[in-house]
Amino acid sequence: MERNTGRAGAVERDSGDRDAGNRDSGDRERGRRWESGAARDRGPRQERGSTGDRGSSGDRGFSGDRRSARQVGADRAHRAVARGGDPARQAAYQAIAAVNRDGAYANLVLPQILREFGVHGRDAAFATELTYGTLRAMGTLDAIVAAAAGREVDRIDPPARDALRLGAYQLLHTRVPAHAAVSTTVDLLRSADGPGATGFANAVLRQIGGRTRDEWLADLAPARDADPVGYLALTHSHPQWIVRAFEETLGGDQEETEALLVEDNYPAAVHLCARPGLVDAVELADEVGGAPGAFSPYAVYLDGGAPSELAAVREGRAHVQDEGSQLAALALADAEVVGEDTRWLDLCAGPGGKAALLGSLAALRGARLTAVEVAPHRAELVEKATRGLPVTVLCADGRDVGGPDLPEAGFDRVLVDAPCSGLGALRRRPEARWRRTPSDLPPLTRLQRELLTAAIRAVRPGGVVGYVTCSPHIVETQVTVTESARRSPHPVELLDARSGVAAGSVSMPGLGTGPTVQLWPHRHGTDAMFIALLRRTG
Ligand SMILES: C[S@@+](CC[C@H](N)C(=O)[O-])C[C@H]1O[C@@H](n2cnc3c(N)ncnc32)[C@H](O)[C@@H]1O
Repeated sequence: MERNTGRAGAVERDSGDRDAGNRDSGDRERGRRWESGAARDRGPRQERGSTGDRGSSGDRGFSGDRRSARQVGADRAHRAVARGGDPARQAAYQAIAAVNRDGAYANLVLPQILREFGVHGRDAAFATELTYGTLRAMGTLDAIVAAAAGREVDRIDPPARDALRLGAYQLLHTRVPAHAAVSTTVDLLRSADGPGATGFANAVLRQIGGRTRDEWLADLAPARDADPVGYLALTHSHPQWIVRAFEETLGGDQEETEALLVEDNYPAAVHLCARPGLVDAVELADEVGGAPGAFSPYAVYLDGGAPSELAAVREGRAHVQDEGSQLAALALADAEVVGEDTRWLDLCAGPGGKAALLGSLAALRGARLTAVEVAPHRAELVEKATRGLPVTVLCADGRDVGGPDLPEAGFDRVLVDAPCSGLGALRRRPEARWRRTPSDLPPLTRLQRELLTAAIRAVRPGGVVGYVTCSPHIVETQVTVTESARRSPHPVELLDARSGVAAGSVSMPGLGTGPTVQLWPHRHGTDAMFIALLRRTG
């Protein structure tokens, strides 16, 4: 890997490894399969779910030295389990606490906690369902907990608050019998926090369990006609600003917006990308017991399991990648370019999913990919992901076009898979909807425009730039493209991205009127990827 420290000020925290959830959780099936064994009294009902509390940081056991605080929490949980506690629920409770009180990411912290607790198999699936489900549904759950407790959730002590969320989730979203949901939650709280709040928790949970979720919502949600956004937000557990943003992109169609919100509350399926030239999607599907994808010629849908353990993934014949991400890379790779077509550039490459697919195609077509990533550890991931492919990894700021490594007008195809809010991948990151705020958007859109402008400078006249985000928010998509094109020092024209996206499939519905493409979880089963193709014309 070549390093070019270049400009400082990377926006690593906003990078959004959007396939991380795909890679790390794979929990749609786990969520479905946990009903039996140690979890015999449980069963999924449905996951529906609004506005939300982001939890507070710095609570007892999680403030100060994070590692030792986490260790304290884990030790306490170990003791509780040793006293006969329920390891799956203990693991879920610890994971929810780490997310809400310590700013952890569920997809990273939960596997670690499951390992620490020695939770496997169906119990791990149950713990995953409880953790992800509770975090996704937190907006709705908090409104119900607050109503039952007679006070806002931020006035409930954090240990009791997280336990109540977990208990309420079981009562309202699963087939866990009410008595089991209440007593295990009270036990959990007692073992984590002592007897102090157990009476309170017991009373609140009994009240919650006295009504169905629909009955609670009928009482708490605003009337749909009077306040559609408030209704959708509370009913489907999304912040109102996100509901508004989705609705705007969907042209004000509330039914579709609702379908999207519903889909966001289900775990995303795991998709593999069969690397071109190394394995065919049909062969790979046979090998891994999956099914070839509907739209990308390289996609394979997995039926649960742990993708990192598959031989094809370990051997580098396939990698985990949402089908929408594959389509975005393919749209760029298949756009018509006249003349030389050997110099490809990925300006925001980490962790390397699209670079791996583009690098595989480059190998077949006699091209070479330069993959730029500003964050050193993510540049290392790109190296790993593209080993053996004709790819040069540069640890540099993609805005610094003009030097010998990133010459002006030096590339035939350029991908800008821009850092974004990640609102298109809420299925994968259960806590993301509560962490993101509208104030994240201005710095992100500034960076997106700078990167897209740099890409237009890096591509030669006649070459093509692909601008991609995993967010359907209009300011990150249409507005960024329009503004960057308007201010570009070089003229550009928008190409119709629909043909590139749909090239490998018999027919792909719901691509709109072009020339840009917006994919959707509820329409296409993919993350909500946005794709624009721009040709430099002078
Ligand atoms: C959405 S992710 C890219 C995902 C990647 N294309 C893939 O398919 O795996 C955006 C990436 O851009 C990187 N990034 C952010 N600012 C950058 C900059 N100024 N120059 C280059 N990379 C940057 C982030 O660190 C992050 O890894």
